[in-house]
Amino acid sequence: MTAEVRPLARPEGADAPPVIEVQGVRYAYGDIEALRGIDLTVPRGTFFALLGPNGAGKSTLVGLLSTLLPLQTGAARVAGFDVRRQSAQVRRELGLVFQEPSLDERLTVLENLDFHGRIYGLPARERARRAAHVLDVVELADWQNATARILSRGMKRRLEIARGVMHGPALLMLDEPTTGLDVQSRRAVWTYLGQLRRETGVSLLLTTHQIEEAEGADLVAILDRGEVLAFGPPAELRERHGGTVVTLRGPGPALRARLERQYTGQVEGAGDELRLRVPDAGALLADLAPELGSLRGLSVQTPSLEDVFLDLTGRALREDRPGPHEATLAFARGGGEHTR
Ligand SMILES: Nc1ncnc2c1ncn2[C@@H]1O[C@H](COP(=O)(O)OP(=O)(O)OP(=O)(O)O)[C@@H](O)[C@H]1O
Repeated sequence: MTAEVRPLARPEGADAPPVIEVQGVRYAYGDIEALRGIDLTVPRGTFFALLGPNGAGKSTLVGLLSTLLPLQTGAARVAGFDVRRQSAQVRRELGLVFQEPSLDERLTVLENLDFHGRIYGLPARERARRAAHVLDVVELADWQNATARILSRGMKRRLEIARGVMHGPALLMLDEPTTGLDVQSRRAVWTYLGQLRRETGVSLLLTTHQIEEAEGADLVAILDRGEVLAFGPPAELRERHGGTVVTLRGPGPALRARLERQYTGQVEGAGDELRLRVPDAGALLADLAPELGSLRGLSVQTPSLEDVFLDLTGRALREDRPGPHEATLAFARGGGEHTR
C-alpha cells in the first residue's frame, strides 16, 4: 500500500468534516436486525463512547465504520470519507485497538511499530521519527529492543495503542481497551490516551459496557437493541435522565407535607424515608437548611450513566453494578453532631 505521508500532529480547522457521520443506518444478519436506524454526528477531536449491553449493536456499528462489514442501508462517513465508496481512505483514517492481543510477539517493540508503518507506506525516516514519538508518549522507549512476548499485559496494550496512532489516523477505535488489565494499568492506558489526543488531535471511539470509562468521554451514545436511546455529553445525559436523588431519614410530618406540596411529583417513599429526585441538589439542600438538624440522616446520590440506562430501558446495563455514588451525612437527632 502506498500513501501520502502526513504529520503526526493533525491540527484540524473548524471546517474539518465530522470524524463520524452516520445517517439512517440499518443492518441485519438475515432475520436479525442488529441496527434499526442509527443517526450520529461526532465532531473532530472528540472522545466518543458507544455504551450498551451485549448484543446492543456496538460491534456491528464499528464493523460498518471500519469497512469490515458492508453497509446495507443508510450512509456513513469517517473523517469525511464515505465508507461505501472510499473504503481505502476510510481505513487510512482509522487506528484499531481490539480486545484480543494482536501484536507480533516474535518481533521487538520497535519492529512491531516499524512493520505497521511499512504497511501504511511510510518512508524509513518517517517510521523512525513516529515510532520514537509514540513510544515516548506511552513510556516504552526503554523497551524498544525488547521482544513483545516479554512485555506485561499493560505494556502490550500501550504498544498496541502506540501502533494504532503510528500512521496518523483521524480516529482511534478502541474495543474495551482495558479489559483484563489491573487498576494501575487501566489508569496508565487512559493517561497515555489523553496525552496522545492532546499531541496528535486524534479522536477516540470507545466501545464499552464499562460505565466508568464512558463517564470520561466528551460524548456518549447509549445503544440498546440496535437503537440510539440517548446521545450527548455524560453530564447532560445524567441531568436529563438521572436527576440527583436526595434521601431524608426521619422527616417530621410538617416537613414531609411541605416537601410534598412544594416538590409535586418528585417525592416518593413512605414511613421513615423520603426520597426526592431533583435536577439540582444544591437548591434543595439550601431550602432544607433550617430543618437539617431535625433529620436523622441525609444522603445525596449522584446519578451515573448506569442510572441513565436504567431510566431509559428499565433494565440494568450489567449485573455487577457498583454501589451508587453516594455521600451520606448522619445527624444525631437534636444534638447537632454529625458523622460522615
Ligand atoms: N455474525 C452474526 N450473525 C448473526 N447475528 C449476529 C452476528 N453478529 C451479531 N449478531 C447479532 O446482532 C445483534 C448485535 O450484535 P453486536 O455484536 O453488534 O452487539 P454488541 O453490542 O457489539 O455486543 P457485544 O458487546 O456482546 O459484542 C445481536 O443480536 C447479535 O446476536
